Amino acid sequence: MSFVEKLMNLREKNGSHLCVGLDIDPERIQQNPVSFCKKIIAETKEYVCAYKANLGFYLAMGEEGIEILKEVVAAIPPEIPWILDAKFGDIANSSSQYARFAYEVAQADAVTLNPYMGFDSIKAFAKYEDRYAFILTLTSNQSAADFQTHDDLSLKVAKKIGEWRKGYKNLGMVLGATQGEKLMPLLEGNDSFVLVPGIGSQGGSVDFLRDSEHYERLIINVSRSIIYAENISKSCEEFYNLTYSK
Ligand SMILES: O=C(O)c1cc(=O)[nH]c(=O)n1[C@@H]1O[C@H](COP(=O)(O)O)[C@@H](O)[C@H]1O
Repeated sequence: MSFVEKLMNLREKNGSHLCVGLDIDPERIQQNPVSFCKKIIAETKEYVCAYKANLGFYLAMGEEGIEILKEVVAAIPPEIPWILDAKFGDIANSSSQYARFAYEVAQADAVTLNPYMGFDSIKAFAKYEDRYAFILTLTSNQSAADFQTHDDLSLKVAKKIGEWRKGYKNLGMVLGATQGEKLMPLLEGNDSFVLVPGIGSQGGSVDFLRDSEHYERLIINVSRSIIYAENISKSCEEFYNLTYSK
C-alpha cells in the first residue's frame, strides 16, 4: 500500500492528524532504545496517522544505529506509515543512493528532503511513486529567518513544489507550527500533504488552521512531548484530541 493509501485509511478509521516522532536520545532513557520504542509504539498506535524517525538520533548510536532503526520500524504495524526524517538533498547521482537507502534499505514510506539543490536532487525520491517526500518549505527553528523568510523564498519553494507536483503527486511540504500566520500563503502555494513539526516542546500551534480548508492536509508531528512524558499514552491521547478532526 502506498503512503497516501495508508494515511487515508487511518484518517478514515481514527480521524488522526498526529504523527509521533521516535527521536530516541539514549542519554534520556534508562532502557534499551528498541524496547523503549516498542513501548511507545504499543502505547500510541491507536492514536496516530504516522510515525517519524529522525535519522540523526540513530546515526548517533554508532554502528548499531541502523540495525536499531530497523528493529524499531519493524514494530510499527504495517498499516501505519512511517517517515524517515533525514532532510536529504544532493546531486542526482548521490541522491539516488540516499533514495535507495531510505526506500529499499530502511523501507520508509516517506522522507523529508531539503530543496536547496533544486529538482534534480528531489527527483530520485519522486520516482518512487508509492512513497512520499516532504520538502522543507518553512521550518520551525528560529534561524529559519536567516534565509527562508527573505525575498519570499519559502513562498517560492511552496509554488515550485506546486509545479513539481504536476509531474509527481508524491511531493509535499514541511511547515513549522511555530510560524503562525506565515503558513497561510504557503498552504495556498500548492495542494500537497503537509508535515507540521513544532508542536509541544517547540511551543508551536496549528489552532489558527482548525477551521481552514487546509486542515485535512496536515500531519502534525510531536516527538519529545510524547516520548519523554511521564505517561506516554495519556500525553499522546491529549495531543490526539488537540489535533483531531473528522
Ligand atoms: O523535518 C522535520 O521533521 C522538522 C522540520 C522542522 O522545521 N522542524 C522540526 O522540528 N523538524 C523535526 O521534527 C521533530 C520535532 O521534535 P520535537 O520538537 O521533539 O517535537 C524533530 O525530529 C525535528 O528534527
